[in-house]
Formats: sequence, C-alpha cells, structure tokens
Amino acid sequence: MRTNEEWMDLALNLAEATIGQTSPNPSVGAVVVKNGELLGVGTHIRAGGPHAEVHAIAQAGDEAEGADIYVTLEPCAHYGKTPPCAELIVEKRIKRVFIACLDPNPKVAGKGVAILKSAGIEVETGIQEERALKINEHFFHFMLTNRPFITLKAAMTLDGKTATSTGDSKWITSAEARNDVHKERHRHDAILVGRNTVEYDNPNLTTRLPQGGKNPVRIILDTNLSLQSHYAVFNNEAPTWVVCGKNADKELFNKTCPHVKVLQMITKNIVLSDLMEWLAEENIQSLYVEGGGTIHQAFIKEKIFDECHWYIAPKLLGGQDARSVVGGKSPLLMKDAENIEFSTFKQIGPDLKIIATRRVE
Ligand SMILES: Nc1c(/N=C/[C@H](O)[C@H](O)[C@H](O)COP(=O)(O)O)[nH]c(=O)[nH]c1=O
Ligand SMILES: Nc1c(N[C@@H]2O[C@H](COP(=O)(O)O)[C@@H](O)[C@H]2O)[nH]c(=O)[nH]c1=O
Ligand SMILES: [Zn+2]
Repeated sequence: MRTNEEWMDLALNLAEATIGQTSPNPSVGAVVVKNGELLGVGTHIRAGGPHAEVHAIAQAGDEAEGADIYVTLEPCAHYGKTPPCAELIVEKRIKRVFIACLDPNPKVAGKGVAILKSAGIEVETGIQEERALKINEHFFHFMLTNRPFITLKAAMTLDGKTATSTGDSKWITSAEARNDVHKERHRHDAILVGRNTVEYDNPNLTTRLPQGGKNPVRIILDTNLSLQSHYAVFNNEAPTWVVCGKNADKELFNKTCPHVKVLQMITKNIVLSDLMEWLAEENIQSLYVEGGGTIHQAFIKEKIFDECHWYIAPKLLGGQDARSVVGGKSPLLMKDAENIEFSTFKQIGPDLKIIATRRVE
C-alpha cells in the first residue's frame, strides 16, 4: 500500500520527464488511484495538448468515480486552450484530490481548490511541495515577475580562467560536464551569447544530447550587427534572434541573413532590462546566458540574473593574460561585490558544478 508521498512521487516523476518540452506551460503529472490500485497515469506533453489530469482520468474510465487523484500542480480553473481540470474532476465524481503545489500565479492560485471544495471534494495540498516547486521554477518565476528566469553559465579552470592568452578553450570541462550543459540548454527557452563568443568560439548553441532534446532560441547581442552570415549560429538548425542598437543597419543584415530575426533597440546600446521585457513579451520564460565574460559582467552589474551555474575543472592555467571568467570593469571596493548564496554542489565526472542564487535584498 503506497503512502500519499509515494503516489505523489510517481506523479512528480511523470512531470519531471517532460521538463523542457511543455513551455510556455508548466510540466505536470497526475495519477488516479483507488483502494491502493493504480487506475490511470497522465502527464502534460506539450502546450495546447490535454492536461495531465485529463489523460489520467481518461485512462481510469468509469472507475474514476470515487477514486483519488494525485496531481503535481493545482488543477486549473480557467479556459485556456483546454477546459478547466477542476471542473472535470468534479464531473467525474473523484472523491479526494492530493496536490503537490498551488499555482503561485496570483491570478490562478486557489481557484482550482475552491471549485473542488465547493463541490464537496476532499483536498489536501503541499505533498512533496519542494520537489514540485523546483520542477516548474522557471514557469513560476515568469508568472510572478513577468520576466525570464535567468541562468548565467560559465565553465572555467579552478583558477577562474575560460581561455588561454591565445583564446584556446577546448576543452576546459569534461564531456560529462558539457553533456550537463546541453541538458540545461534543453530546459531553457533561449540561450544568449555576445558577438565576441560567436567570433572566438563559433558555437552552434544547439542542444546535442545522445537522447535528443529541444533547441533553445539562440539570442546574439551584436550592437552594430557586425557579425558575418557564415557563423554557425546563423544556420537554420534553430531559431536565431540578433539584438542590435538603433544605429545598426538592419536592412543590410536582413539581406545577408533573411531568416534571422532582428530585435532593434530604440537606444544606441543594448539596454538589458528593456531586452528582458521584450523577451517576456515573446514568451521566453527562461534564458541561459553562456557568456562571454563581458556579457556576464553586464548581467551581474545590473543584477539581472537568478542563478549562476559555474562549472569548474580540476585544472590550473595561471597567467594574467589568460581570459578570466567575468570581464568588464571591477567595482572599486569589495563591499560592492554581488552577494550570492551557494545552493548546490555536484560532481560531474572530474568537474564540479556549483549553483548559486542571487540574494534578493
Ligand atoms: N570551452 C568550454 C565551453 N565553452 C563555451 C563556449 O561559449 C561555446 O558555447 C562552446 O564553444 C560550445 O559550442 P557549441 O554551442 O556546443 O557548438 N563550455 C563548457 O561548458 N566547457 C568548456 O570547456
Ligand atoms: N499544464 C497543466 C496546467 N497548466 C496551467 O494551465 C495553463 C495553460 O492552460 P492551457 O492553455 O489550457 O493549456 C498554464 O498556464 C498553467 O497555469 N494545469 C493543469 O491543471 N494541468 C496541467 O497539466
Ligand atoms: Zn488543467
């Protein structure tokens, strides 16, 4: 006989399996159970498709009546692209609803529960809540702030270098660590680099995992549209958007790269806060900033980031003339350093992945 936590873990495993493919919707899992017997499982496959509860209840058929449902997110109460799940649960005469976390979007939170309770259905919330909140961290952040969740990613030697004095950087971290980077690319809606990284590394910025994965939108900051069209990021393997200043020659660039979308600022330079607002309007809920150093410094200086993913290789490079991980100008005093909080340490092959979160004052 499984406990409530164990049934919820099954639903959470289903939700976790679709991370990266349901955006702009959250990843949700649901299981229908009666007298300790599993009657139906469901997960939301992609935005626009049926919700997790719909699949699980359909699989249970008529036996759903009087059954329990475990769902990782509060059942929806509004008509989006699909009818409200809360009303479906009432209609199918489910007896009890166990929920991992409410939808923190104030517009939604509690409405689903209210519909269930007013129909006399027993509701219990907060089961395995921590795990459920983590799964949809990007979605919840976007719903609450209407800004993308921003991850700064850097790979460096133990002494903080990202390339030698000649710009050589292949490779700092191991294939396992780079595979983890591609999992993060799959998870994020967009990936951003500066024009120098394109020129120095000619990266593809696509997701190349043995098991496949979704390509994020590639966003290139290039104030003067100085990049030529032969770079890999301009191939048609994934959508590419270039951000430029108001004085850049957009028409000329569009002639050489007709399939690349140009986001032209009304300011001479690229204003990051304006860009984040733009990306939110394009429904980009999560942004993976792969650098380089001057880009990272700009995001740090403007406090426009939520997490840092630092990959550290057991290598020592040395040299003032080697490229250090964060560029730009340093603050004058140590008291002006950006304070963050370490949240996880993970060994990946020979490398270390440190995740730190920005401390919100
Ligand atoms: N040089 C290293 C990295 N280098 C990161 C670069 O910014 C660029 O993303 C790479 O050239 C990857 O290119 P592509 O998009 O996969 O074609 N990143 C890492 O995690 N480890 C390293 O050793
Ligand atoms: N994916 C998901 C939910 N997602 C919720 O519904 C919204 C999307 O609605 P729609 O446009 O109709 O797909 C989404 O923003 C989120 O608040 N809700 C659920 O009950 N179960 C699910 O599986
Ligand atoms: Zn729903």
